[in-house]
Amino acid sequence: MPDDMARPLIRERAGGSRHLEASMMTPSTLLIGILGTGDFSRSLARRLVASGYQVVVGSRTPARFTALFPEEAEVTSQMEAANQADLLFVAVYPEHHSTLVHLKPALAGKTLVDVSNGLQIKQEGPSNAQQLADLFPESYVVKGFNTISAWTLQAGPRDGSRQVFLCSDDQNAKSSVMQLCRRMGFIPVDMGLLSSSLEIENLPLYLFPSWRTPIICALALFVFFYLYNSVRDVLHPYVTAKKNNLYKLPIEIVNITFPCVALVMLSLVYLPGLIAAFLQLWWGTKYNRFPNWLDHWLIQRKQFGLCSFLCAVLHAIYSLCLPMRKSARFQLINKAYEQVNAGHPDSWVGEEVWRMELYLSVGIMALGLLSLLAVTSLPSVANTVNWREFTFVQPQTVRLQTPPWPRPKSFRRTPGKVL
Ligand SMILES: NC(=O)C1=CN([C@@H]2O[C@H](COP(=O)(O)OP(=O)(O)OC[C@H]3O[C@@H](n4cnc5c(N)ncnc54)[C@H](OP(=O)(O)O)[C@@H]3O)[C@@H](O)[C@H]2O)C=CC1
Ligand SMILES: [Cu+2]
Repeated sequence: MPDDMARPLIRERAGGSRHLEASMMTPSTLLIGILGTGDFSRSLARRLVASGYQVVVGSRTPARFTALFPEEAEVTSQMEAANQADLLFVAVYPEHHSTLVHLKPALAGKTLVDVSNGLQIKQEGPSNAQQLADLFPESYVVKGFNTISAWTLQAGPRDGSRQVFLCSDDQNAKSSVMQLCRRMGFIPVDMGLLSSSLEIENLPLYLFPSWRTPIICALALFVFFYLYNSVRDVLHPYVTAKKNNLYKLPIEIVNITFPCVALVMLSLVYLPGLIAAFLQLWWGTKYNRFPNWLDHWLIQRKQFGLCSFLCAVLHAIYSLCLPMRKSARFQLINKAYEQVNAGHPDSWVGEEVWRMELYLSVGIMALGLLSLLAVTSLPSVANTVNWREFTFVQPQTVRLQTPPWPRPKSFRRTPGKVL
């Protein structure tokens, strides 16, 4: 049905709005430079070209890397790129920033975006961006894009990490990078002056920042309840009645421990809200700052809730698998009975029960983790679907601002243009 496919879903209205949209889609004539030809540079060049920018890449050995870049991007020497571009990304490791000093005159008055990351968390400056600013005092350094991986740049900002944290001492330079960010489909987050660059550089180095406390909490609760339940259901019957319940350790005790942890974690989701409300009533105002510990706790409620949910899911899976274990036990006991009947009093069943319990608990754990993975990957899958195809209102279009730079009819490269 080629005709059906060619027809637009929404018929255009007579008058203005289409004209506005068309004008915003025209590629900007701002020439963006990238220094370096590594992974980051290649992905960035692709993204910039796809967003309608002219791109010039500066390399020490341009001939070697031309084939790796999109046709629309020009790969040339570092000096040439520095001369031509209006705004430059420095996609070079910070150790090599100093090798760029010969470009100083060409970069004077231009915006440099430092995308570098540190190797370890630094508590004290100077940050890479501040060092770059010291190297190029006549350029305007903006820190940003370091939290975006080369992969995300290439794939387009469809998954979760759409925020780009930016900071700079120069407001104009920062806002031009913010505009560029928006055009590439990312969400710029203004982090203030260049002194925040240390914080931005540290960001990708924190592993699951708001998950640490909830996970430690869940693990500690698990250990506590596991020990408590083992003492109650295994040790106590053994001491008082010489009853051997050791077989309960891998599955049954784990299964009654999960709901205990889930319930306590769930209460930890609601508790900070209650404490906050109580504090506000006590103070008689909502304009006081909460103590730091409460602030952190409030922020981590989602993670506490998800940990609680995980425990509940594992409990459900364990409970569903229990009948499986019962039937296996029944078969084993049957075998033992047959063996004893046949005159083999030293039956091997005890060992077999242990092995079965072990296999079952490992299997169930794997099943739980797999289902958790499936649940957590759902949002990314949902994000890759282009919802805009299904909705009539296109919020992106409404929010787009007019192109930041004037678009002369014939494009001319003006060397050394100041933004
Ligand atoms: N890869 C990623 O996902 C991300 C990377 N970053 C940051 O981007 C920057 C670049 O990373 P990436 O592209 O992965 O690194 P690569 O090692 O892939 O590329 C670095 C590039 O730097 C250029 N370069 C310039 N001068 C030198 C020199 N003296 N010695 C060595 N290389 C030099 C080289 O290009 P040429 O030979 O053409 O001059 C080289 O291709 C880093 O600061 C990194 O922290 C930030 C976020 C994500
Ligand atoms: Cu239950």
